[in-house]
Amino acid sequence: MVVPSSTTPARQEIATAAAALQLPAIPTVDMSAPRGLLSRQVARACAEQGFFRAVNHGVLVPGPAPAARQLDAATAAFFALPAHEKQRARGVQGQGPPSSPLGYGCRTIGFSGDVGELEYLLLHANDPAYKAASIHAHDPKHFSCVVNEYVEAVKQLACDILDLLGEGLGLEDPRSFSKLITEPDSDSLLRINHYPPSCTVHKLDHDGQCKLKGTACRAKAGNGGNPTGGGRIGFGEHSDPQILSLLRANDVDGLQVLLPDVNGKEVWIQVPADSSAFFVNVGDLLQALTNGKLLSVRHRVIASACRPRLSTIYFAAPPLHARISALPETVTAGSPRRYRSFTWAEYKTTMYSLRLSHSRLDLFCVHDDDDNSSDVSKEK
Ligand SMILES: C=C1C[C@]23C[C@@]1(O)CC[C@H]2[C@@]12CC[C@H](O)[C@@](C)(C(=O)O1)[C@H]2[C@@H]3C(=O)O
Ligand SMILES: O=C(O)CCC(=O)C(=O)O
Ligand SMILES: [Fe+2]
Repeated sequence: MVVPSSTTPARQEIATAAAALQLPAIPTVDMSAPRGLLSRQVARACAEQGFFRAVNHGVLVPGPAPAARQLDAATAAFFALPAHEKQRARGVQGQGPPSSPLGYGCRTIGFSGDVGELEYLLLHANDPAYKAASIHAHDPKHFSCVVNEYVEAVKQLACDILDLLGEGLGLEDPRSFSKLITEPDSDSLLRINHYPPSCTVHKLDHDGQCKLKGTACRAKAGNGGNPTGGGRIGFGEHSDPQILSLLRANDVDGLQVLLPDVNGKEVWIQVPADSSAFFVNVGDLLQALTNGKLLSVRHRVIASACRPRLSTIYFAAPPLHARISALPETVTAGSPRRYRSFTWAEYKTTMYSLRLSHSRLDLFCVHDDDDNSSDVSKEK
């Protein structure tokens, strides 16, 4: 159900204040709602905001040691290691098809000069053993198992959401989206981001490679009239390139999404932290597959809390060779094809040549002077 946030008084107060200021609300979807209603609500949130908070999703079920809790414990322990030990988990640039910066990273994001006040682990969902010996020297096998268990659980939730979207959009095959991410050679990633507290000075390195320092109240977002309110850029403005992203974080704020207000002006909206929820966002590929009906939302992290933020994001992606073209049902005379067909490998290569904030899907737009008059039947 798309409802105003309501699980805690603080969240309710924020929702009320936002409504009074006529700020856009973050939709909350109760995943235990009846299916017909649920599919319409998921589709609506993804079409209007490209983003929603999923509650009652059943993934973090209480138990002796659920994968999420074990993963959080293992990654928090890794980030607490001395800098030189973490450096052992650094990936090799150029490794992976086509080069993804897998492994440990600190401040540097991608290959084009972007930086943020964070450190992270980037893992391939199909290769949980990569760098496990450096990440969890004590028991690498256990670490890989925990990653694998978490990936399986979150992939299931991603498939459920994609199937709901397929149903909500009335697709001929409602499983068209989920099929892409369940291929054995899918290119999905798991990212764990660790943002140090911003109120104290932190030097996480000693060798000049990686310095995370408290520089609170100085940074401004490179975003025109959208300053960061005194916080530092943890992870700069961007859209996620894949199909769907599922984010879970501890109870520390920082995530913001760019949404239109009542006058259509885009404003940064703070997403109140909720460690029991998954935050779901549409990626560029899903926008392309739906011919722009679902929106790949722009988001960022502003680090201004006095406690570290730990977030874990599953990026559901298709295999590299998958061809991405708008599904035929989404292309009509009134809504002609917006993007040319491309493979995920081609998109990935393009995105790694660009800065984080680039609106890269625009490069794949079909131009007015391109002949797309008979497009409803083209490029299936
Ligand atoms: C600068 C970049 C980092 C990024 C690849 C890119 O060229 C543009 C997209 C970035 C992003 C955002 C979502 C994920 O965190 C990520 C792993 C992804 O697939 O695309 C990162 C990339 C990255 O950090 O390598
Ligand atoms: O760490 C977060 O909370 C969000 C980071 C993010 O957007 C990303 O890694 O793509
Ligand atoms: Fe992101």
